[in-house]
Amino acid sequence: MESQLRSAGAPPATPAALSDLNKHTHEPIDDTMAFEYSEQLLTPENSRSETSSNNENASTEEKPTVRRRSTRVTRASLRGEAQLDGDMEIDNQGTLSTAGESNPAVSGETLLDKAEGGKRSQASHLRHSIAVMESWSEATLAQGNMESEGDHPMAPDTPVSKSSQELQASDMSTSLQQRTLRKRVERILTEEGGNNKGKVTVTAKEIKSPVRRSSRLSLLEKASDLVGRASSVLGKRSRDVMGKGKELGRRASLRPRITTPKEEPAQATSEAPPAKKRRVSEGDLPVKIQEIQDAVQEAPKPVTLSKTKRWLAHGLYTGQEHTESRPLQSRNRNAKRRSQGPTQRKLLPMPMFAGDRLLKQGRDFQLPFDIFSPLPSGQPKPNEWRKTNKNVFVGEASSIWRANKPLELSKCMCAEETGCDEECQNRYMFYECDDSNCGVGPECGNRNFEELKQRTKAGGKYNIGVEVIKTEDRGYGVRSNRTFEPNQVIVEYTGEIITQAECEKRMRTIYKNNECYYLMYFDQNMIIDATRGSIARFVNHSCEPNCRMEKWTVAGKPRMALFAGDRGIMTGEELTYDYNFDPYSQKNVQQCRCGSGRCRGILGPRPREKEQRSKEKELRAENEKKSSSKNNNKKASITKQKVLNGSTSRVNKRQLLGSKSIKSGMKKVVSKARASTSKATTTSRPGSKATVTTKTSKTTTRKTTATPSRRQVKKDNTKSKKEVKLPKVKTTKTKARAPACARKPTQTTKTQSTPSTSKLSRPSEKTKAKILQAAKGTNTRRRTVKKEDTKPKNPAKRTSKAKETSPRGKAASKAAKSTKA
Ligand SMILES: C[S@@+](CC[C@H](N)C(=O)[O-])C[C@H]1O[C@@H](n2cnc3c(N)ncnc32)[C@H](O)[C@@H]1O
Repeated sequence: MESQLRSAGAPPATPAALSDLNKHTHEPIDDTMAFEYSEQLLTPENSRSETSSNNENASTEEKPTVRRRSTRVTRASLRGEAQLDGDMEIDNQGTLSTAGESNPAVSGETLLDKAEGGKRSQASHLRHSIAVMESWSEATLAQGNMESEGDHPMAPDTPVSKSSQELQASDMSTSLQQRTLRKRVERILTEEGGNNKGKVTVTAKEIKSPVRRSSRLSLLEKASDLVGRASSVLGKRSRDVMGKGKELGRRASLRPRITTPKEEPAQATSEAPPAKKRRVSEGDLPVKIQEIQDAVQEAPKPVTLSKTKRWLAHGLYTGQEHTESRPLQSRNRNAKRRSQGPTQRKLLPMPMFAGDRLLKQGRDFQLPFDIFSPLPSGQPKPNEWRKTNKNVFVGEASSIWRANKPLELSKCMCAEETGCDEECQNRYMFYECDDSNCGVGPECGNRNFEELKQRTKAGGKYNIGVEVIKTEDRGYGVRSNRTFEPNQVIVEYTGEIITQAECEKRMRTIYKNNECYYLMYFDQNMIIDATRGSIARFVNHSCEPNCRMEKWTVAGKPRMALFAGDRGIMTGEELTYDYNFDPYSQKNVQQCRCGSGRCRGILGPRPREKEQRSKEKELRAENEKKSSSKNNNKKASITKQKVLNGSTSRVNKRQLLGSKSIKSGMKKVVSKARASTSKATTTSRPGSKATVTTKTSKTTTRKTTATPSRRQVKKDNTKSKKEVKLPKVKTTKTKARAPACARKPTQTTKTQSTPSTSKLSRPSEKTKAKILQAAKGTNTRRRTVKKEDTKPKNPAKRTSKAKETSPRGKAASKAAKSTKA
């Protein structure tokens, strides 16, 4: 309607109206115009080509109405034009003749030829301008199309398919712009035609004026403006097509923006305005990625400078020099400083930089106490270790043990007030107290295995307290992961209890090729084989040990356990005890690698002890012969010998003593103790370490006595030593008993101060009373023996001279002589 009214009432074409062309072209193009450009002039072919494959249905549905409307508008506008001029051709579709599209120059001529004579001058101008304009626009657009083919920067940006994009790029750019220009020109002509209807003469004269040339130029300018306008109306894509030649340069200039982020703003402001953001299409991505990669490669790596702390320029600590070294405290250094000249605030150095210094330099520290510290996981584990935490009697061992089962238990005589302290008789005899033999109750201090049981029951690494380690040169070992008090029980030595015969059999067969043996004399000529046993089997030997192995009788059964030495055990210490290894053969001699200062060099007794041991062996052999001749009962003689040399159980000892008088029994056992004590004094060293040495020597003494008994058994078995490779039996059997010997001298110190009523001095009246009381009881002999035997409780306190001169030492030597006799 708007176009109809405008065409109907259009004024005739006048120069003034022509001059208004510029005004018209610069008018903002409203929606109606835009509609006209985009929809009105489209042919069915073009409209079809513009629709994408995606919205084809939608576009086909809308086409009829749009076409009808555009037809109506065009017809209305052309009707008014036809009324005026009758020179405009209208095709069947109502659109302008396509001749103009195919040949713009021809169409312009056609239009101008049909114009009236009054309008000829103006038409000629127009003809020229249109021809120039169209040829120029076509050339420009053709160039743009040529360039846009293949790499249209915005082509993949649209959601339209590729084919439709190409068509849009070509068709829209050409047809729309041409038609838009023509439409504008036609409209201007229409308007001018209307205005000039009554003023043809005037306008013709004016047109013939010299202004003609300038008007042509102005028309060219206007045409170029129109082209620019049209391109702005056509949209982004067309603008890109048209201005690609220019844009390429500008896009290239955008690249450095990524590479130099810091300098970019300055360059951007100086060279070109910031480019409008546009969507990144898929086609652009590879190019963009490549650009970014290039930029990253080209971009200089940022230099990371460590931030230096800036100290305050005001306040309490102002003026101090920042130094990472500790403040100079000594006088000399201060004097040196003073000599260097006046500095700032040297009088009272403030702890301004102390924290900084501490953070940078660090500080070593040590925990003030030893704490529970188990090894981290992933330690090497022994492969062939079958674990058992209880003694298992194998074969005849159980029947033998049952036959020799003690008929009576050691009755503890300790009072509740004192508890079972060091003077407890059961303790002396290595009998553990329990509710059946001790009435002290929880205050009893002689329940080591019970304590161990409770600890094991509670479980956990702390309660167990030991763990296997891999040593450098001694295979596996055992270390503590907590502290142990002096003489505290650590771990029980358990395994299979076997007879001698079984042991030798295993040595010939199963352990034939073994390098390590876990055999130890146990009790009643039986051996404990810890090949299948507890963790204690991994405890290594040391000539200067921190633990000792002891055999105790618990509820009538012998048990062995590792106890802490007199120094106690610290966290992380490797546990060791003295094997007192008796190799029996030079083949079995092993080099000791304990690393202690008093290392004997081999896993065996000291040379001097060895000599003593050999002498004792000879003596014992003589005694055996004598006793065997006197006593036809061989078994009885062997048992007696066992008791005398201390290698058998206390049960047998009691049995033997029971057959004789108490006094004679006491004499024999005590004489042995004295003899060992005298030996110990010869090897003891002054100082606290002497305790360990004395114990060791005593252990050795007992050990030597144990050897013949084993040999005796072998004789009984009629097997020679050469035939059977004897195990590297740890004579810890005797060693286990060594602490018993070691405790005896401790009492000696006490007895020395008290007057002795017999050959053996006694620690106190209390002990004396106990012994007398015990002599009346059922286990009189044992207790008496124990009392006699446990007197030298703390040999370390005694000097060798005192031992030699003491009445106890004399008695011991006499007893030894009598024993030998
Ligand atoms: C009862 S095992 C001890 C555990 C053994 N280290 C292991 O890996 O199974 C005894 C053997 O350990 C070795 N051994 C123990 N203490 C030693 C020491 N001080 N020097 C050298 N070897 C030692 C010897 O081979 C010995 O026969």
